[in-house]
Parts: sequence; structure tokens; C-alpha cells
Amino acid sequence: ARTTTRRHEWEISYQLKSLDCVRKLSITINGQTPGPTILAVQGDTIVVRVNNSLVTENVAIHWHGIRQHGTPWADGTEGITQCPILPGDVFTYTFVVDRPGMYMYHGHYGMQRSAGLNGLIVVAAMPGGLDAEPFAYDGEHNVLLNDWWHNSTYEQAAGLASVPIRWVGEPHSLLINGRGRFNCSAAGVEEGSCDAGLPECATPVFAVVPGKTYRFRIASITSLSALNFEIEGHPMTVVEADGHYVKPFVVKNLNIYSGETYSVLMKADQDPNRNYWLASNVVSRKPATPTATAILSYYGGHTSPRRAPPTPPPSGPLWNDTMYRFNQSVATVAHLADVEPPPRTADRTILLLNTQNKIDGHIKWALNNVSFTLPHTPYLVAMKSGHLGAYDQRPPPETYAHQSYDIYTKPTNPNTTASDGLYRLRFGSVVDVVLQNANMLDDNKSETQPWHLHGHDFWVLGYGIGRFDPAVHPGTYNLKDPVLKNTVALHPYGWTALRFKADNPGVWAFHCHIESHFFMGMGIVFEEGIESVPELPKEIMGCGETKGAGH
Ligand SMILES: O=C1O[C@H]([C@@H](O)CO)C(O)=C1O
Repeated sequence: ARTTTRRHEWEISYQLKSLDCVRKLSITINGQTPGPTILAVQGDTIVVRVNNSLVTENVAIHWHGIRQHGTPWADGTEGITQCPILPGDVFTYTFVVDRPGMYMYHGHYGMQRSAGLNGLIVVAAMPGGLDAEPFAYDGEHNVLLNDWWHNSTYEQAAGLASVPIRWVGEPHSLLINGRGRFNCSAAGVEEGSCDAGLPECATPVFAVVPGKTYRFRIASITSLSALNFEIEGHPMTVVEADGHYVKPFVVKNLNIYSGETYSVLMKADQDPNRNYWLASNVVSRKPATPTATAILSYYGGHTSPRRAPPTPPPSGPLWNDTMYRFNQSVATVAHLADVEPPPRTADRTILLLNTQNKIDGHIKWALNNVSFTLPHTPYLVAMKSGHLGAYDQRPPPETYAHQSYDIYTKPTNPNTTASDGLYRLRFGSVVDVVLQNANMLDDNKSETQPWHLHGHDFWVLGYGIGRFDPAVHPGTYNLKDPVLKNTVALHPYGWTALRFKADNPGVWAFHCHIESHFFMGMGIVFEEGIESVPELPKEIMGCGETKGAGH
């Protein structure tokens, strides 16, 4: 079959945008946030020439869910796979989209993703190809969900690094396809900075033809929030998650964590003479942000497509109903047509205890009591060029005191250490990772963490609430039809078990997709097959110990 090379020329710049009607300095691509949607067909090569016009700020862009087989330098993770792109510089990302599905891209430097540097990648299946959809639909819509703050990400970062911490707090708005509606008459809105009449923040409208079936491709790029998405009066059949077809199941509303994508099918079979709400609500953390809405409108119906529906917008499930969300996680298994049974056993198991900790009074997150920091020389570059002093050579711990650690109480000694050491995996080996959640620094508090792996999809073997027992729980793993994903929820006080093959030569991040949590050290890095990575492009070098080696 014929594939295409799709070329994009992007200019990254700061602009004043009013995504929720409140003016804010935002990072844009060709003047837009969200950036342009990359449309492709399975097997296509994507070429994006990124021009950094941020003037005083570096940049790097990650292609979330794209595995980068053979192009590990194009993953876009600053400090891991490349040096940042300097102001005024141009960097070209070239990679193949080898699986159909819904993906995204976003900044992976500092907290730029939260400043607006994000967008969608939609990869269509090759018609009649091996990965053709095992379902039919008449039309499709894309939905990009986000959360949004009015203060700058620099202010947020400074707050997170302060003693005492100034936490980012709940978002000011939720966005649907980059649009939200802040209440301009609310307290604290600066005079003249909010304009409810701007077309930029007009409520999005999704139009459907009566009787037809639609595929909604839904992605969450939130910085913090777990969301619940609902189309009023229209049940949704979940058919895809993170680029893999799932055994169809019907939901009234969908829980979606940052970094996840889903496709759902929706039948336009309701009264066409009125409109319906699409609603996005915060779940898992106590909401302090109004519902984001869009409008579903039927073509030919006797109403204006912009008219507000006659009913109140769906408010979502109870925010703290953990089991409601847990059950959706468990229900997400592979479609018969997309079952790729995992290896029966793993060569190596890494148990990762997720804790909130402190270093010199600064609040951090740690895995097995190590809080992650990025090295100044990207691992990929350092390892290929023999700069072994560029990062901590001691491997981080494989496990924690899982028999004695009490996940239900706050850490007795919250002090932790920071490291930029990484996990080196034997090429081709099968690796299990079990994430264990625990109580945070405050009593009776444990939060959902969405974990994202670069360079691979992993099988989701199991979930539990409570303490993971390595002698018992592996016996309960789903080895029959586990779904392959790149992002997965770790529920409060719960555990999540994953398996993947270390078969993609390169260096890959595995981290919490909450922007501020990664900033606070909540991640690790894997290396595999570094010896078979070919000569690196010079353009990824030029920082840290490779100063002078770049362009
Ligand atoms: O990392 C976090 O910090 C805050 C809080 O624990 C401290 O203010 C919070 O809710 C997080 O998820």
C-alpha cells in the first residue's frame, strides 16, 4: 500500500489568547492553541519543522503515543532524547505513524504543555488493512479536553518549588477543543481582561445527521484534572483506547485521565428538534471548576445549532466515587480483533511505590524513595557518546519494603533523595512494572496518578485497591485479553500492573502525566538496546557535556 510523507511547518510563539474568554499569554503553533491537528494514514511519515520563535525560551515537542521505532531521537523529551531547541533555532522531527488511532502532541520541556503547546494526531486505518476498525460509523468528531489556569506556568513552577509549596490548585476553567467560558463577572477578574463575546471562546458545536452513527475521538491533555465526559441523552460505546481496539462496552459517561485517548460510538437517535450538552467535569479531585460544555445539534432539527439545550448540563458522577472509575478501568480489555496475548511470564519485575516526600522542605514525588531529576545532557546523547559522568550511574531501586510499608498512613520519614539514575533493561526482555499508590503527606489522602510510557504500548495486566502482594496478585493477572495502552490510571490507594517488551532501542521516559507531578520528580527512565541505536542526528546535541558537538 502507498504511504505519504506529510510535511508541516510550525512556528512556536507566545500570543495573547482568550481560550476561556480571559486573556492569557499562551504558547501557540502558527498562532493557534490547541495547535493544528495532524491528520495521517497508518504508515505515513510525518515531518514537522519546528521554528522556535519563543524568543527567550527553549522548546521540545513530544509525539504522545507514537512509538518512534527506529527514531528514538524524535521522541521530543528534553533531557532524555534531545537537547532543547534554542530560541531562533529550527528542529525537524521525522517519524512514522505505524498504528491507526487517536494520539496527541505536546511540549515536553518545563511546563510548556500547560501553557497551550498541545494538539491532536489522528491516524486513520489503512482501508482493508490488518488494523482496519472492527466497527462501522458514518461520521466522526474530535474532542480535545483540557484544563486551564489564568496564571502563568512560570508562576506555577515557582510556587511548586517554594517552601512552603504554593500548589497550582484547581483549574480556572475546563476546555473543549480549546474553548471554555470563565464567568467574567467573577471576583478577581482584571478589568478589561475578560470578554464573553469573543468568538474565540464561543461554545463549540458538534453537528450530527439524524439516524447516523458517529465516532467521537476523545483525548485528554489536562495538566492535572481527571475528567468525566458525557453526551447528554446519548450512551457511548467505547471501541478504542490509546490506539488499540477494545471489547465494546457501553457507558453513560467516560472517565478519562491525562494522556489517555478513547474512541466512542454514538448513535444520533434522539429528538432532532432540540440540542444536547456535551459536558466535561472534574472527577477524582474535589471539583472547584465549573462544567465545560459544548453543544450537540442535529442537522435539519427545528432549533438553532447555538441555542442552549433546555436542560441543565450533566454534572458527572460523584467526584470521589473511586470504584466507579476503577470499574471502567477493569472493563477496558482488548477487542478480539486486537488481542495480542502477552508473554506468560516476565524476566524482571519492578515494583514502584509512589509517595509524596520532602527534600529540604520542598515537596516532591518519589518512586521507591527516589525523586527524579532531569540531567543536563540527554541520556540518549550521553550514552551514545560515552559521557557516563553526565548522570548518576547507580541504578534506582527495583522495589521497596512492600511487606512492611503501610500505604494507608503518611510516610513516617518523608525525606527523600533526588537522582537522575535510570533503569537499564536487557534488550528484548519482558518487563513487569507494578505501580503502588499510597497515602500522601496529608492524612487520608491518596490521588489518582495517570502513568505514561514513551516508546511502547504496555499490556494492562491488572488493577487492585490496597496493598499489592507479589505472592498473590500476579495469579489474578489478565493474560487472556489485556488491552495495550500507553497511559494508565493508578487509582487512590491502589496498584496497577503492566507488562511490556523492551524491544525498542532508545531511552524512554515513564512518568506521571500530571504536569506538576512530573515537575516534582514523579518519573523514571528506561534504557534498552542503546548499542543498536544508529548514529544520532547532530541536531539533538549541543547541550550539557555535548556543548560544541551540535550545530
Ligand atoms: O502534589 C501535590 O501537592 C498537592 C498537595 O498535596 C500539597 O499542597 C496536591 O494535591 C498534589 O497532588
